[in-house]
Amino acid sequence: MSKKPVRVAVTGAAGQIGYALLFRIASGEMLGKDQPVILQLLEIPDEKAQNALKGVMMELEDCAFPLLAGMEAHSDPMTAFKDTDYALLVGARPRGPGMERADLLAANAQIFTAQGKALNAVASRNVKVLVVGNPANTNAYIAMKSAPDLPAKNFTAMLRLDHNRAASQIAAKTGKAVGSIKKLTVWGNHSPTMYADYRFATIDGAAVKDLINDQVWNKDVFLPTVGKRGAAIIAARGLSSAASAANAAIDHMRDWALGTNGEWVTMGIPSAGDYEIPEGVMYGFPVTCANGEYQVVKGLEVDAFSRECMTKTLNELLEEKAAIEHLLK
Ligand SMILES: NC(=O)C1=CN([C@@H]2O[C@H](COP(=O)(O)OP(=O)(O)OC[C@H]3O[C@@H](n4cnc5c(N)ncnc54)[C@H](O)[C@@H]3O)[C@@H](O)[C@H]2O)C=CC1
Ligand SMILES: O=C([O-])CC(=O)C(=O)O
Repeated sequence: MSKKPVRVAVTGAAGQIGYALLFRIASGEMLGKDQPVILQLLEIPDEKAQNALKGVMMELEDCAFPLLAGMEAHSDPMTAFKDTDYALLVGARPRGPGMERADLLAANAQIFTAQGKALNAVASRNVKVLVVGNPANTNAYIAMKSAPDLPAKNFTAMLRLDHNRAASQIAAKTGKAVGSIKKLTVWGNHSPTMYADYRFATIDGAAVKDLINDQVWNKDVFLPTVGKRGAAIIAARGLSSAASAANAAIDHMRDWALGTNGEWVTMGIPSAGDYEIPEGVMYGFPVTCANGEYQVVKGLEVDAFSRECMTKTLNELLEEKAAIEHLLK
């Protein structure tokens, strides 16, 4: 018997990432080739954006995806999130000319407060939320805090692009296949302060840190390359990463929903206090997923260099949190 369709809400659906994301969700790459989906698409109430969304929906129709059981266009999160099982919050306010970081945080705080409240009011009680729109960790924190009737653990931020970038850099450095890299993680904020950590990583059973054996490369090449990859792509493309971001969003949701078979992935999740990260901070951790739940990988050693890196990215998150806390009252 065929499965009952699930509802997937996507915000910023007419944007760059939306265009690289929706077709893959509708083709079953996110939730499985046997799982029908209903897409509930949200764009701003602006004629140009709504028209662009219509165009994307026409193209989705023209793909004749067998798993696409329905599709709706919305301009209000209260209708877009109705009964939704999955919510990918991609739409966010980009940084404009002369805008300071604090202005960006405040503009996005408004969006994610309203969207968190709407999820709280109308989404499925088991909704799985992934925030992609930047600053992703703090936006996810705001949405979570604005949805007190939903479990906090249902709110996550996207660190998977950083994870995938780190894996590719390690594959290039070692000459090994990217798919053979296990036990990699990225701690902290989706920003240049993130700490990509291959101390526990293995390739075909061998320790990556022994294969590389170069702490200078780690500190002076690997970490800055992964941390500044978003900016490097903007410099090269004139636009921020989109297909790779959509791909990471698919990876994140697929693994959360369908499981990782014991393998580690990185998710930004509200800290439960592990690794001395204060409770509630939306922080990248190594996790495994099974039965629709994630579990933090426990008991990893934190050496002095790692603690320094983990604290630096934590402090940035605490600063972002302090800058928006008054807006959550
Ligand atoms: N976490 C991550 O790893 C990554 C995050 N990003 C972030 O993802 C976000 C989206 O990127 P793009 O698709 O390239 O941007 P884009 O500008 O092409 O599209 C964003 C879309 O969101 C819509 N939007 C804005 N506010 C909205 C709201 N309140 N409700 C619904 N829709 C809204 C806009 O109308 C626009 O169509 C940006 O914040 C970007 O910085 C991008 C790459 C990686
Ligand atoms: O850097 C940006 O603006 C987009 C982004 O988050 C990334 O590519 O990691």
